Order: sequence, then structure tokens, then C-alpha cells
Amino acid sequence: MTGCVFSGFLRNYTEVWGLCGNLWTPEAFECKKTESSLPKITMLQRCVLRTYHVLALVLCVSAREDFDWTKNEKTSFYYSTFPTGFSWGAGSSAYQTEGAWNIDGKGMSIWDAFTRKKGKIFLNDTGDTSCDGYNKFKEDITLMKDMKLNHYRFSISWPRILPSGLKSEHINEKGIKYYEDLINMLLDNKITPIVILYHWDLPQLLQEKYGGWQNVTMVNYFNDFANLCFERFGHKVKYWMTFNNPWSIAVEGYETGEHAPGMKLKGTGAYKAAHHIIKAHAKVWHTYDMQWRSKQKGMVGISLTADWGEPVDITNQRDIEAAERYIQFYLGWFATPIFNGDYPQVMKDYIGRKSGQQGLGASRLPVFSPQEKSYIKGTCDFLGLGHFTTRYITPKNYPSGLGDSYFTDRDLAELVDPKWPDPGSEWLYSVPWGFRRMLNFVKTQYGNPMVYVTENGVSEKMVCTDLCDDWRMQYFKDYINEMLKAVKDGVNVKGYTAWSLLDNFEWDEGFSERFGLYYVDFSNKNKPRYPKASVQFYKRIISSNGFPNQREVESWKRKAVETCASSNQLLAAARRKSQGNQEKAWPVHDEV
Ligand SMILES: CCCCCCCCCCCCC/C=C/[C@@H](O)[C@H](CO[C@@H]1O[C@H](CO)[C@@H](O)[C@H](O)[C@H]1O)NC(=O)CCCCCCCCCCCCCCCCC
Repeated sequence: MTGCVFSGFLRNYTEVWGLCGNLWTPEAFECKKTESSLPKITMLQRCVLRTYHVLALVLCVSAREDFDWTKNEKTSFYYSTFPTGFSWGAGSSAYQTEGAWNIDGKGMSIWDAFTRKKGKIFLNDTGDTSCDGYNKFKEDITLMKDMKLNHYRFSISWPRILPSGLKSEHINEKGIKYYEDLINMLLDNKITPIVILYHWDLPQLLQEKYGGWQNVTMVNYFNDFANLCFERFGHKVKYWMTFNNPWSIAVEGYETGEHAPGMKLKGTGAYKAAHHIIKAHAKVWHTYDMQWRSKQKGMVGISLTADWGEPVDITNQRDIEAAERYIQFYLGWFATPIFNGDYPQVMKDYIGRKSGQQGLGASRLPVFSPQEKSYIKGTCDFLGLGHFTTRYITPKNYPSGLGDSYFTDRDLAELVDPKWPDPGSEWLYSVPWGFRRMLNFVKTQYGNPMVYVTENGVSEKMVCTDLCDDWRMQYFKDYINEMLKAVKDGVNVKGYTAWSLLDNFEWDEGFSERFGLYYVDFSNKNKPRYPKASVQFYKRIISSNGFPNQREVESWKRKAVETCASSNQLLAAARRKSQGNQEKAWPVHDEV
């Protein structure tokens, strides 16, 4: 049987709202996580986790141009269309989608190694086979073509083409051929490839030998890899991005250790990794600029993912400063050096002061030399922006010495509104108006750069096998509408990428969270894809290039739902069949 489990999961709120123990049962979002599908942490632990987010403010923030927090008030739905030529796409990443982890000469990545350690990933899932995108890319391009996507955003696996990580050692031609075939077939189908060079899968040997992004030698190795990609694919690829979401690479990989390579270097690891990543980005941009730009005529950017931070009280200066601090520690950490040449002043002030209080002789935040600053400044032809959710922010003091970390350095608390829908991932609440604010902030702070939205979407828990994903249609409708308002505000947004094309390996959550427009039946070795209703809905946004009028837009959901009922039946039949064929029909964790 397909369908949703409505578990009646009750959300607890703590933080400064003092709502621990309060109950909230969502009405609109039925495909919810069940208690049994969640990692085994107690309610008390959850309360503690959320209570963590409470901290205080000491210094002021200086910004190039102030963002006006009172502007862009939350308005009603805006019926209009995007400028002609606006690019619509969907995204994936190599480790999350390709599978084929040891096929055709691919080397091991840090994620291959990390997922082999017991207890790191929900249910010890791995991306070994994942969606089998390596073998099914032709089928996937047919899906993209059917949706009339203008672009496909994917990443190149570094160890697939350089198994040891080093260009000087061995180039894996079979890996190169895979990406050539993918790119050629996309272009044959008039789908523009937008390529990310690094979506988190560092070659494992570089981690073992040098400590990965803790080591500045990665800058040159990454540049060699990028240079090879420009050489082999650059005559066909015109949109490059160096890194996807360096915040997660740094914080989750080297600070909390929840992601590969799993290092827990609190208060230093993330800053050091980020420092080397920023340098690597700049070097690759210069390589393209010097060696390839005139021949290939492409662009090089970076994809930064950040949540919006809204002051709890927009009339309270301390809340405003805390919210700005949240954003500067998130987006500004990477964007400010790249656009303006150095770290945000507020990061230098806070981390410097706290390092001093710890008795350290220098700030835990590394310093760029004057030469490095001018080398890094301006190394962005366009900004890739990933955005999923929003937090309310208020100041909270974290005295130095009590476990200094990236999180405590910010002196703030993150809060959420219990009314915000959160159908899937714990951290992801649907707050569309935050997207418009984020886009306007980018315009104000960084000189209105060309922006491509590189990831935006919402998940459901794996217990949900309902392909009629009403909540995802609502999320896309509202977020894309806020992006449309931002375009009207004058933000230079040129394209949008729905995250993700397929359900895929969701990092430490394994396969338990599904972001896909297409459902993937991971329990079937053929990894069949089934369209969720949101495919039909997104198709209509694309074919109308926005939201032409109320009457039409209001019919879209109804029409989309008409088609998903038959997809549900197909999936149910296929699963019944596989149940008949297998002794253990369902993975233990995939009960419906
Ligand atoms: C002293 C204070 C200590 C506070 C410690 C709290 C730690 C909070 C950590 C906040 C985590 C937020 C993580 C969000 C990350 C996303 O921005 C990031 C986006 O990247 C893209 O995401 C896609 C979907 O995830 C992904 O498929 C794609 O590849 C990627 O490019 N996503 C990720 O990095 C994925 C992993 C996120 C895992 C986060 C687990 C955090 C669990 C904390 C849950 C509690 C949150 C409750 C919120 C209440 C706030 C008041």
C-alpha cells in the first residue's frame, strides 16, 4: 500500500520562547516523520538541542550599505512573469546521485570512507549505489526534457576523474568520458550544464595524506583538478561554480564532525577550512581568467547556501544587529572576501575578542595578507545562491571559555515560529518571505551581482510514499513567488534551480529525507523514478515563466494532483510485486 503515515508527531518548542512541552500538530502537512523513524534521542535531548541556540550581543555591525529591515513587508501573492530568458533548472550532486562508487577506476572520496564508519549515517546508509545516476543519466535527461528544463546543475566527482586526487598521478579517462557523455547529451537536448567542481566529495587520499581542507596544499591540488575540467569540458560548459555550500563543508565537516571527514575541531577547524576554500576558489577563478576565458567565454562563480536571519523584533537595534551578525557569519563569511576582499568586520571583531579572552595570542579567524585580499576580491562572475529556510534571531551572550566554537562566537540565539510548516528535515521550515529578504540583502551588500539560485526545495521523510506532494507544490509556489517579487525589487536573478531532481542520498540522514521532484524507489535495485505531483506543478511554472494570473495558477495544483494518483498506483503495484519477490520485502526503515 502507498500513502502517508500520519503519526501525530508533536513538535516541542523550547528556546527563549519557553515553549518546551507545548504541542503543535500540523494540519496542512500530513506526511510527517514518525517517532520510530527518528534517530533515538529523547524529548529532553531535543529540548536541550534547541535550547542551545540562545546567546548575546556586544558589538555593532558595519555593513557597506545597510539593509533596511523594515522594507519588503510580507505581501500577498504576486501574479506576474519572469523576464524573458529566465533559466529554470533542477539540481543534483555527484555523491548524492551517481552511485558507482568504485566503478570504472573511480577513487575513494571522503564520503565513501565516512559512510563506512558505523553510526555516522542514519541506518548506516551509504551512497554506494544511490540513484545509480552513473548508469541512468540518459533516462534522467529524458525526465529533464519532459519538464522543459533550461539547465541542469550537477557536480563533478573529483576522485572519479583523479582517483588519488592528484593530476600528476593518474587521470581516469573513463571518468572523464562519463562527464563528456552527460554534457553532450544535455546539450543535444538543449539543456545548459551548470557545473559545480566540488560538492563535498574530496578524494580520500588527500584527506589521509594532508588532512583535507585543514591543509593549504589543497589550494593547488584543487586548482589542478579545476584546470583539467576547464581543459576537457570547458569548450562545452559555460557556467562553472567552484564550491557548493562551503559553509557546510567547513562547519559540518571540520567543526561539528557530522559530515565527512568527521573532524571535530571546535572553534578553529571551520575557520581554517573556510580560509583555504576561499583561497582555492580565488585561485581557480584566476586560472580560468588567465588561461581559458578568452577562448571559452564562460563564467566562474561560487554557490553559497545560507538561511535568512530575521530580527525577533525589527524595532529593537540589538535584535537587528544579532540578525545581521547571523547572516555575516553565514553568507558574509564567504561572500564578503570574494566581493569586498576581507572577512566581515563583525566576524573579525567577535572572534578576535573571544580569542583574546581565551588567552590566545592571535585570532582563531585566520588573516588574509594585503596581497591575498586584492587577489581574492572580485573573483566572482556570478553568485550561486542556495536557500532553504529562515530563523528568528536575538542576541545571547556566550561567555568565552565555555567550549568556544563557531556557534558560540556569534553570540546569538536562533528561534523558529511553531506555526512554520516543516514537513521533512528538522532544520527546514517553510518561510517564503525570508527568500525575498535574502535576495535583497545580496543586492544591497554585494553590488547587485548576477545571481543564479542554485538550490531551493523541501524534503519529506521516507515514511511518506505519497507522490501527491501538496506541501512541496506549496513551498515551490511561495518561494518562487518571493523570488519574483525580488526580481521586481531589482535583484539581478537570472535563473532558479529546484533542489533536487531526484530523491537522493541526504548526507548524514542517509535516504531518510527525500528532496526530489521524482521519487526514487531505493528498495528496488533498478532504482526506478516516479514523478511526484510537484513535477507537473513545476512544469507549469516553467511553461508560463512564472504565475500569469490567479485563475490559471489556482488550477495547477488540482491538475497536478489528478496525475499523481496514477503514479501512486504504479508505485504501489511495483512495490507489491517486489514484496512478492523478496523474502524481506521492505527495508526495516521504510515501512508504510
Ligand atoms: C551553542 C550553540 C550550538 C548550536 C548547535 C546547533 C547546530 C545547528 C546546526 C544548524 C544546521 C543547519 C544546517 C542546514 C544546512 C543547509 O543549509 C544545508 C544546505 O545544503 C544543501 O542541502 C541539501 C538539503 O539538505 C543537500 O541535499 C545539498 O546537498 C546541500 O548542498 N544542508 C546540509 O548541510 C545538509 C545537512 C543538514 C543537517 C543539519 C542537521 C542539524 C540538526 C539540527 C536540528 C535542530 C534544528 C532545529 C531548529 C531549531 C532552531 C531554533
